Amino acid sequence: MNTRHITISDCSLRDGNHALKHQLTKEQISEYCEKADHAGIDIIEVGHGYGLGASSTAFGLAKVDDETMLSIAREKCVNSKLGIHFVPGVGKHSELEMAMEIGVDIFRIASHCTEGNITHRSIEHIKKSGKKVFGVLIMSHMADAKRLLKEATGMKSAGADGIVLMDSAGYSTPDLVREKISTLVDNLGITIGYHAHNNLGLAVANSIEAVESGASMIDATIKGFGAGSGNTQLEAIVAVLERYGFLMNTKFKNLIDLSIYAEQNIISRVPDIKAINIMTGMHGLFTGYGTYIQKISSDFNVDIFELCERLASRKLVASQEDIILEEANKLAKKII
Ligand SMILES: C[C@H](O)CC(=O)C(=O)O
Repeated sequence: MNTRHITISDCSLRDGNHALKHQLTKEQISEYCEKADHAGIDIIEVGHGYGLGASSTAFGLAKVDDETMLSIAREKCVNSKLGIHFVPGVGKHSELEMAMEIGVDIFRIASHCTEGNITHRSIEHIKKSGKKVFGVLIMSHMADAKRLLKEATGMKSAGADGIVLMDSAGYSTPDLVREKISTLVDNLGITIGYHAHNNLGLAVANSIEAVESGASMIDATIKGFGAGSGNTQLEAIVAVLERYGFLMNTKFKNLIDLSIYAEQNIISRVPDIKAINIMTGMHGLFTGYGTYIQKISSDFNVDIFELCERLASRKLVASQEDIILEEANKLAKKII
């Protein structure tokens, strides 16, 4: 019998916002938060898909501004903690201040997996304000366990209460998850979380592997609703963890209404795994790039698999759409 407690962090209203091109409405945020709170979800993350302060022509304009989204969610999160995702440089310090004033409980400060030092100032500041703060390493497949530990150690020294690894490309397999999560668990002595994407159909399996390797916080979304082929399905991970005997504040049976509500009122397209999602996953490309790569390969009339290979060799990270254009153009002109 497992006696470990697993914290469920529901990012349907943040990662799911990618799937809606950041067009979540006030009503959807309010209704979902109320139901998720009743269902016993520990943390409800809310905001633009790319995080606080990201609403822009570059990242996509959100329907509802950050302050309004967070204020609505704050009112409905009675027992659940309210969380935000923040990438320094995408969002500004003043936006963190605004989130603190509204009463956000959980601050997740993120960077590309090799650039953890850019998060330190924000982590230190939030920690001093007495809030819970996590360091988040995005695109974690692009660094080995030793490098992730170095970045995570820096975040811990800055004051992080925990570290979350994001498999932003849905590239990882359970063996990789095991090695990376257990390295962090064995060496850091703070909460370790895991955030999966389902490009290779492994999000639930990888999340289970993360828990078995010592992670105690799992990100999940209702019906797997998120960027690209989506995330770890909340209902499925809770059902499996329950069967394994892990302790959680929510139960599968509490999620049935939430799942039906989201399917009928929020989810425009239940995520599936298209060939393009597998292609970006195999090549370790940010899962949110799938639709864009498909469009550009068609606009330039180039082979999509070859384009993905070129992008992988450029070690593309998030927010580098210009390189997709550049490589498609070169491929069309047969420039190596
Ligand atoms: C900004 C990204 O959408 C964060 C995330 O969920 C991921 O990298 O995965």
